[in-house]
Amino acid sequence: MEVDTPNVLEVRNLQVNLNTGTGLVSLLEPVHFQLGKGRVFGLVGESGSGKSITCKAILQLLDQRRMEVSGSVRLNGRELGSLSSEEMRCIRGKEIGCIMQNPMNAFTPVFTIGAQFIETLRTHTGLSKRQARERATAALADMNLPEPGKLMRMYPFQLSGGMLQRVMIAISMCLQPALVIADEPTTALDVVNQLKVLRELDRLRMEYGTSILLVSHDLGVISQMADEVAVMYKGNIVEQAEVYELFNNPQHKYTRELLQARPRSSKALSPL
Ligand SMILES: Nc1ncnc2c1ncn2[C@@H]1O[C@H](COP(=O)(O)OP(=O)(O)OP(=O)(O)O)[C@@H](O)[C@H]1O
Repeated sequence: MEVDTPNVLEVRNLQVNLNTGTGLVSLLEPVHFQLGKGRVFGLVGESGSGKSITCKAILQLLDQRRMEVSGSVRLNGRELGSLSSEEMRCIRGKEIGCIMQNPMNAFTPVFTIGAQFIETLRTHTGLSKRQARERATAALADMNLPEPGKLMRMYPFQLSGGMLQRVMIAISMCLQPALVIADEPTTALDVVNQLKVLRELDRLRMEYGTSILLVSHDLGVISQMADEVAVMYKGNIVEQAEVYELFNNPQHKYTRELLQARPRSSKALSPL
């Protein structure tokens, strides 16, 4: 018997307008997509096409005084638009993990990695300080980060971007959110660290069934990671398909241009 599994994320008619003071400018035309459990949905497109605006609208992180957001975002069937900002704060982190392009922004510079990891775990779980410390140290070790005990005592500026990204993934491993939004998680990294971060993201999906919304302008990254892809252009999704379909049989002119503009090294669909 086929079991009807609801989508983890359902985005319907999500639209964003910027209020300029003299009128409204559309930043995101109504977009629709959905994401099943353990699936990776790639958002691809050139700079300024609306990928980050889409993520921030889902997370309700846009400045409400300047941006008008409409449409529906459902997480496991629950409408996020009707939640209070306090409820949304709980959802971010616990139910939706965020991994952003510049991981330094996700950490407070004056507290150690350990203090911030423990605080995050304790905010979202009933763990004692000691239990949270043990969980955090184990998660860092699991992320193949060297000397996790020492790392817990270090400050964010003492870690590389790739290490900070893996700390963010370690936090998600502990909290096991239903959805992780990863906005250009590897853009600022060298090739070796890119691969490590992508591997760990993939493990998050495989081991915990986490669904991942993966934003990248890099088609190589998308081809390795995503099950389904939406191509964004000027605030619209112009094409959406399963990853092999999109790469082998692109329908939209812009998608074909994007594929042709790929550097040669990312043309091969290399497995992780
Ligand atoms: N805070 C903001 N205020 C005004 N306009 C903004 C703001 N953030 C983004 N925009 C505009 O919204 C549009 C979409 O931007 P967005 O950041 O979503 O692009 P993107 O596809 O994520 O690009 P990138 O890959 O460079 O991050 C752009 O025209 C951008 O200038």
